[in-house]
Amino acid sequence: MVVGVLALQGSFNEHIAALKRVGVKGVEIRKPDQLQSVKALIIPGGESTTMAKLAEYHNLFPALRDFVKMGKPVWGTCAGLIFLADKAIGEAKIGGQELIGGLNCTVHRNFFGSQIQSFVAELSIPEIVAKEGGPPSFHGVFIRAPGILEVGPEVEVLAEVPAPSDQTTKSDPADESVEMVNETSQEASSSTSLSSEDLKLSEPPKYELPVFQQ
Ligand SMILES: NC(=O)CC[C@H](N)C(=O)O
Repeated sequence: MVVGVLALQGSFNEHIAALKRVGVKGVEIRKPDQLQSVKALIIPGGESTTMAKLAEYHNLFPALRDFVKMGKPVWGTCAGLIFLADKAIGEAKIGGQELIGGLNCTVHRNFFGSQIQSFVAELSIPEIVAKEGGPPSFHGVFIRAPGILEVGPEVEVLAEVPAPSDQTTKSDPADESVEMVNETSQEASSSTSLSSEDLKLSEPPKYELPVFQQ
């Protein structure tokens, strides 16, 4: 099986390398017709406003929306998750940024704060361990990560983690948690307020410059 990886911006190389490690061929997707040759799609982490601008520039939104509507498997990591959400808040672009949609949830783009508040955390995802084995906890990396504030009834939540105690963007301050959905490769969460001390990344994230091939 060949899996497409949206390669406009962000960590697409890392996702292709991760696929290779499990014996799956990943191909870079930059043009609408390239989506026809793949059975599944990964939308990587990066910066969703930039990604949306590039997707618009390359006229990718209609083909991406069709792909999702056809029910083909789509994985969104971080900015990719934002892209797949039906609704995003905290958008950088006035009037909101364009989304693919299809995942019935509301995300806050930078729920956990700025880049310096990025962090790693161990996540327990029992359903995945039960199905696939592997270590009991998942090493999650949150880089200027979004939070999922609300999900629709058809969305299965795999892991839920406490939100930072000083988080003020949630609609119900009594609700101390934020749900994490569909972010199995790179994302996780933490519990208390975060400082630069919490930044325990062993190496800096690698971001690629966009490549334009017309
Ligand atoms: N690591 C990430 O993908 C960060 C996403 C970023 N918060 C955004 O708005 O796109």
